[in-house]
Amino acid sequence: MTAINIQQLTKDYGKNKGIFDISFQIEEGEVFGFLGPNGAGKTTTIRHLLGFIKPQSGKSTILNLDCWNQSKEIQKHLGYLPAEIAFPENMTGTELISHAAKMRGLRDMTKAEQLIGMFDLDPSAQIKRMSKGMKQKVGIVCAFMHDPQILILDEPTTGLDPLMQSVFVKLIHQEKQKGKSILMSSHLFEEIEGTCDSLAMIKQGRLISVMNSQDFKQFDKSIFKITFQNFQDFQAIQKEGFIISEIYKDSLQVVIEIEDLQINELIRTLSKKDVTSIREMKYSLEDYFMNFYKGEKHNHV
Ligand SMILES: Nc1ncnc2c1ncn2[C@@H]1O[C@H](COP(=O)(O)OP(=O)(O)OP(=O)(O)O)[C@@H](O)[C@H]1O
Repeated sequence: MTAINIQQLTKDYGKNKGIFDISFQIEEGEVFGFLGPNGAGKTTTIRHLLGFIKPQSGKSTILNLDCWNQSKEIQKHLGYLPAEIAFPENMTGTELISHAAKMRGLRDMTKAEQLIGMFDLDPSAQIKRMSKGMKQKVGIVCAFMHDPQILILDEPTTGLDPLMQSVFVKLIHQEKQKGKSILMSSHLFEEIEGTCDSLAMIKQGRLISVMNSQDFKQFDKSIFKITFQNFQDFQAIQKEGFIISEIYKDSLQVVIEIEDLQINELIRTLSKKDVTSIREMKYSLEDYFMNFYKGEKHNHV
């Protein structure tokens, strides 16, 4: 079953701001990354899913329930972590977690306690005295503690240190194994590459790319920076039919992009030349993303 379905969703704030004709689906058990630069429309899309915004046109559903008309019913199955958490400051973390549990009618706090341990959180502090990362951890506990079927996480690792980011990635893998459907907006490409089955990229309110795990395989691509000992070999490599993305004449260096299957061909060719050094740079989703936003080539979709 489709867990989240967004169909031609549009909210025009004027001056080309808002979201326009957004469509994508997230299946049950799928982890879906939502990537885009600041102001691209990620939060606006997510706020529609939460039932906070009425669509101008198009619609979105979660578990076949309409996000605008049936948001109360959806809430029972949903965990939400907002990008900017506005907590009541005069509470401790423990009070807030208990309050959130009570609002949901949740009595079993086993999962909340597990999450507190996993993220090494001391929730007894006053929220107003908590660091950004601590508040984020409280938000994570509140989003996951009732074991929801659907999770919507807006920039979930904001404020978390690298160790805690890796704990978070572990949590996402655990939830995925349990069959949860997760929508996660992020700027952290490694996180998306390492956790998501599919992703959508949004720019200026419009989807520019939707990829599934098959498309991810295109990133089984490597980039090598090769330095030659002499000008002849440096010139000759440029005529061998490889994709050369950069040339540095002064240092006799070229940057070659190859599919992983071409590696033997490259080694054979280089074995006949005088090479000073070979340095591998993995072609990552980040390269793809940055190139896309710079409007450069590498459009693999
Ligand atoms: N209520 C509103 N009225 C007018 N414009 C709005 C409103 N809400 C959002 N916008 C504009 O819509 C665009 C999309 O904003 P949105 O917050 O969805 O982006 P985002 O991708 O979540 O960005 P960020 O990564 O910075 O959080 C922005 O230009 C924003 O200024």
